[in-house]
Amino acid sequence: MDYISTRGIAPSLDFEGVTLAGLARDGGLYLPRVWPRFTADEIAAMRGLPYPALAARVMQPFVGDSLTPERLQALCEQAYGRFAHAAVTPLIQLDERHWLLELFHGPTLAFKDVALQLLGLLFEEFLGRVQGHLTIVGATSGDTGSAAIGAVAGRDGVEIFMIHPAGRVSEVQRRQMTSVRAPNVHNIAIDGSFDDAQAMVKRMFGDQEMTDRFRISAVNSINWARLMAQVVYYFAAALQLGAPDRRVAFSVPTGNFGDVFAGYVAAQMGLPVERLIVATNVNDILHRAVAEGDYSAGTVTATAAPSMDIQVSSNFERLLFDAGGRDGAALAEQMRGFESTGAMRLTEAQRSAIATLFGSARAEPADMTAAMRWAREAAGQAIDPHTAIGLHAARAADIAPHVPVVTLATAHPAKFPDAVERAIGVRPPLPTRIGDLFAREEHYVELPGDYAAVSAWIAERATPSA
Ligand SMILES: Cc1ncc(COP(=O)(O)O)c(C=O)c1O
Ligand SMILES: N[C@@H](CCOP(=O)(O)O)C(=O)O
Repeated sequence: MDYISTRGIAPSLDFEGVTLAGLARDGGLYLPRVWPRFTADEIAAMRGLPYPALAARVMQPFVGDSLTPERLQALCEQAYGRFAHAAVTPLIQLDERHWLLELFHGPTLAFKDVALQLLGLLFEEFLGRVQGHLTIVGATSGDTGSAAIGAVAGRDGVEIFMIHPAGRVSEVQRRQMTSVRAPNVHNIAIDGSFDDAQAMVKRMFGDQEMTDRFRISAVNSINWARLMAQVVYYFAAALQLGAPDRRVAFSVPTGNFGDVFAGYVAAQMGLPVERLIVATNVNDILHRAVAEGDYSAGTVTATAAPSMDIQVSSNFERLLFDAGGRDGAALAEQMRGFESTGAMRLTEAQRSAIATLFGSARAEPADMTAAMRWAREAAGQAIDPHTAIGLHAARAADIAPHVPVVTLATAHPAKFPDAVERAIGVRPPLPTRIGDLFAREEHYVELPGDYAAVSAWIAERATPSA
């Protein structure tokens, strides 16, 4: 499979190349030159496959010659063997039409593990071939950080610098990142928001002083391999609910637009997706973009769903590129406008293409609390604040009654114990495998929200590529 950049200038790469590159050199994001497509019979033949085998089947067209089918399946078995539930991403029924897709049974209790457990193995596999040292630079609003650190801590040939906004992640999230003791793990707390952290990461890919010395890569969903692995659970859920003979809708708590874009990819591959509902909190740029064509970033507001406190959503660029007819030059111009003014109008072509599949909703804090209470009272489920935002949007959506609606449960409620307790009066306990989290020592540095300070700190500690 051949990958192209959304901004049309960077050279095309194969799967191994995009996995190691992370962001394209022209500042764009890689995506497949064409969407691979399964027939209905091919999708029907996936029914009943164990998760690792399904993952290998769904991802093989994207991986192409970079891995043999046997090797890909072996890596999937290794990655998903570390999950605490045999189904990997179990589907839970809430009432006659609403379902929860639990994506938090991985080692760090959030959906990021589904992709990052595999990405850690892919880095190891591909680095073995190119004989280099990889410097991963990432930004996190809470969950990517620990999942990425968990995937690469202690591995040879790779180191990770993870930047989070100081004071804007939950204490459990912070401790999960900062209590990992490994020489290749570095945590940086900056004075700023997730958007500031993400902007620094993207800037580093274009900073020649850094890229000349270090082989920089990404673990955020700007890295195509992250999204690819997230496509699989849309297939897993839809197959259980009757696909390809039945259409299924998904409601996705959304921040950086990676998770819901993976659902879009599943639809392009032939999965019968009725609707993708983009659920946001009050940081609602994506809701405004889908509903009104207005993509303009406001100030980030801190909420009880901190992982979605994002106003610049990296992967939206991939959708704009695809929905706008894949014109790299036009998209680059549109993104330059957004980067200089912080605002952008979607074109009519983009808006109408997006409207065929996407809906959206913004949840106020009271909506989130009400959804947490409903899940508790109607189905006995304690859900986390992010999932609650998705569930609120799912229940509010105007979707034909015969279509099942799956809300993606993106984090374990124990990652946000204060918010859960405030809403339902029950404090979810940490699973025993991380029960000693509050006894562990933390290690992180606090830096100003300033690119020069952060890049200099990283440059002093990173390992040159050759
Ligand atoms: C728990 C949780 N829910 C939802 C999201 C939003 O997902 P995405 O950034 O893929 O839109 C995140 C962060 O990515 C998260 O950590
Ligand atoms: N919510 C995320 C933000 C980064 O998103 P990513 O999917 O691009 O890694 C987080 O928890 O860090």
